[in-house]
Amino acid sequence: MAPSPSMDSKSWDVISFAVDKGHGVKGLADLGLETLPKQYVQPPEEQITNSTVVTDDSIPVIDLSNWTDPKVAEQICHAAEKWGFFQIVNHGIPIEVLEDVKEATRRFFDLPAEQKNKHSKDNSPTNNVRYGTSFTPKAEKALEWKDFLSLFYASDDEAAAQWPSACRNEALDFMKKSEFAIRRLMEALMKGLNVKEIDGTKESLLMGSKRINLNYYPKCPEPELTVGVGRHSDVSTLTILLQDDIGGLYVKKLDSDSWVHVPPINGAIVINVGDALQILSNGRYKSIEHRVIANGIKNRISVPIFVNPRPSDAIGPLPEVLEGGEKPIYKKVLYSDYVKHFFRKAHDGKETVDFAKI
Ligand SMILES: CC(C)(COP(=O)(O)OP(=O)(O)OC[C@H]1O[C@@H](n2cnc3c(N)ncnc32)[C@H](O)[C@@H]1OP(=O)(O)O)[C@@H](O)C(=O)NCCC(=O)NCCSC(=O)/C=C/c1ccc(O)c(O)c1
Ligand SMILES: O=C(O)CCC(=O)C(=O)O
Ligand SMILES: [Fe+2]
Repeated sequence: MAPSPSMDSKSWDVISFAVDKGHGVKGLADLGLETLPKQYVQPPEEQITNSTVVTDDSIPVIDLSNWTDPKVAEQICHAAEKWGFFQIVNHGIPIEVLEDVKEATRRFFDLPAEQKNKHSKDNSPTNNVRYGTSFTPKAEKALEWKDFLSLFYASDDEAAAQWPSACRNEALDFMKKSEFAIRRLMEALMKGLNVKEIDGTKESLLMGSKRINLNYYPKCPEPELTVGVGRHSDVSTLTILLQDDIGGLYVKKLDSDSWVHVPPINGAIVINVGDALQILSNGRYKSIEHRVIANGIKNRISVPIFVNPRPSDAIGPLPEVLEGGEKPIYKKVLYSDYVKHFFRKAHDGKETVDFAKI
């Protein structure tokens, strides 16, 4: 039966429509549903209205105009230790590049479902391009109100051949134009760990592979009952996140049960430490839980670049970090095993990193 706005989700197959046929939550939103389908209702403890949100504190905003100032490196390391999250301004990525990739994201998600679904796990000719909805629908008890296109970068030629033309050039440009900032951030962070030089081995561990996701969070009926993205930490070394001006990303404060909002700042980029860097730094830099609320009034987009080790790298605490006799708290794990473990289960806060705990 074709769905209509007044229908309740018992009388038609929401999963078949949104997940299997590729309409996504954008398809559900476009129907003008008045109630949230039950498949999206999160347990009360995951609904963000039931958490403590504090407004008297916020993640640092770091001005990168003067890269060479040692104080800037100190601010970066301090933010990575105490918050695991910060925003950067004057980072050198041109504003047009940011605007263009946001526009390209809207263009991709505005395509008809049949076109987007050519890139689904079942239909895509390559594993490097994946259109989907929620996070891992098969493993989730309740779905998340988000559609995504995930693009793993293998080479320019591969991207030219496989990435969807609606967003390919803009996504690639954002990845390339952020390289300088990523390297400077890594250099600062390595200085804080007593790593003098990023040689070939470190280069691979810190930034050997990249994935860019285009996230689309359409307007949602009864948004307080669901989430855009559930509590999780990223599996990357660093994530470079572009968000639009809607807001809705919340970050957990270290050693507390409170959450703080990440306010959109025009032209700024959000940076967060991922699990791989937490492991490499033996827990010095923190990969912090975060989540995104659903919005009842507006559509929202975000574009994270996940900077990662290579899948074939073994990750564990760096020798420089353990030099002074510090005890390793993580063992060496193959990065592709770590990522598979992450993708196999629903978002579950900080549980993934236990996979690497000694
Ligand atoms: C990721 C792996 C290990 C998967 O390999 P493979 O064994 O071929 O598994 P697969 O059959 O393609 O996928 C396994 C499951 O993971 C899920 N999955 C795979 N890729 C993705 C993706 N990009 N987005 C969401 N789920 C995915 C699927 O749901 C699969 O489950 P199912 O559909 O079979 O039930 C492989 O592709 C690889 O080595 N890739 C290179 C390294 C890499 O990409 N690392 C990830 C870096 S960080 C990163 O990608 C972060 C993503 C993310 C997304 C949404 C969030 O909300 C979020 O917080 C984070
Ligand atoms: O949309 C956002 O602001 C964050 C998304 C996110 O956490 C992710 O894709 O890993
Ligand atoms: Fe994330």
